Amino acid sequence: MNKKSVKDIDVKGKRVFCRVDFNVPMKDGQVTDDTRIRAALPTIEYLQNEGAKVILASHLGRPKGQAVDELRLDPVAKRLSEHLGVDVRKTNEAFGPEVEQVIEQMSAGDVLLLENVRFYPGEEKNDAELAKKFAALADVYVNDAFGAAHRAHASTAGIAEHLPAVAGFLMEKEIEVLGKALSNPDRPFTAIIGGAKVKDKIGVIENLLDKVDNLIIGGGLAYTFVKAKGHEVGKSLLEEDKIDLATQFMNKAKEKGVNFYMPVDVIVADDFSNDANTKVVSIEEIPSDWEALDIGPKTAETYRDVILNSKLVIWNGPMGVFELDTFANGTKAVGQALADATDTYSVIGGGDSAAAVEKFGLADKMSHISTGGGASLEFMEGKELPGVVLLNDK
Ligand SMILES: Nc1ncnc2c1ncn2[C@@H]1O[C@H](COP(=O)(O)OP(=O)(O)OP(=O)(O)O)[C@@H](O)[C@H]1O
Ligand SMILES: O=C(O)[C@H](O)COP(=O)(O)O
Repeated sequence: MNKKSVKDIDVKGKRVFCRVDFNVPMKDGQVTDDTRIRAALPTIEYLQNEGAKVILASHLGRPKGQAVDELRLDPVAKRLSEHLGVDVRKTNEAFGPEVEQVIEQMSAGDVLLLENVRFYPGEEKNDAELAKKFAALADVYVNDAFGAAHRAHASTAGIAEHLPAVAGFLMEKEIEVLGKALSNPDRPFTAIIGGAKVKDKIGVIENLLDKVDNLIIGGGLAYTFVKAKGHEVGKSLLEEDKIDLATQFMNKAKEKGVNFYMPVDVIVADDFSNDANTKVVSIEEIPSDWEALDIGPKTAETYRDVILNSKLVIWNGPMGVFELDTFANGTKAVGQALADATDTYSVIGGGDSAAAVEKFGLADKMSHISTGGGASLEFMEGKELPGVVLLNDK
């Protein structure tokens, strides 16, 4: 990456405003998955060891510019304290006199977590005044919030205009891994695109078609392709207005010599539930009143072979409704193939695919699991990320 990182500047004794993505799942006031907190530890610990005063900022949820008690960051501060083995202070505001006073009392190596930055309407508007208020708290800005790097907000973008601005280690790693995959991939390079909607993946498919050797399609979005091939899809997910686009993608794959894989068999169900009646059918035989909720065993086997013969695989989006055990096998099979492909560099593009490998206990077998859902998707679309663009060049 051609952006400066924390290693390129002196942070000793400095007040460092470090934007992290602590937008973690919570239930009953408890953090239920702390992956994103753990992923930020290397940067935080580095800053502590270098003698910086570490001022952390994050959003949590979508409070729409006002304080929402359930979205306060206190449980996150608690979990972070446990990981760091030190007491992380937490303020009830993200700027202002109370915060300034706390920062004044900080010693080198202390860690402070500000309140949810989305409690202020200016955050998501990238308001210049709010960005200045954040900047006034610190001497240096570090952005380690890859998961929020696709958002041009006051704490992810605007603030970088007012302070020396560098990337944290997580940001650097994410950009490096995903960037290398897109610019200089080991081959054969395979992309596996699943999830619910074609609409959400158009940009990714378009961009990847120029780069990959194999494109594998699964999940709910596959049925628009099945329909484009001229087959009936019953009650399966279908985006009528994207059928032509699906055809274009398949034609483009052919023109470019990209091997295009879509399901040949599927699991259909008479109900969207674990207790539904199910059967395996070929894609030519989806019954009109059933819906396809997972890829079938033949498809999973083919996908496995492609994965095992790839040097690099990027995976975004589940193959079926993996949240329901009855329809989890296809997603699990893809995860297992990636785990078994020890010569293959596997990149999981965040969001639901990351949740899936976690659920199946395969997470530690993946080469890289992105902490960004939307951010990794936009990166894979080839878009510039506002949270990265404004960081200082090397
Ligand atoms: N055949 C299917 N029918 C209906 N829903 C499906 C099917 N296959 C997958 N899904 C659903 O798609 C959802 C995931 O879609 P989404 O597009 O959000 O995935 P994603 O790209 O991994 O998400 P993110 O944007 O968080 O990275 C899952 O909840 C899953 O149950
Ligand atoms: O969870 C995410 O993808 C990031 O934290 C960004 O959250 P947002 O979609 O609410 O901006």
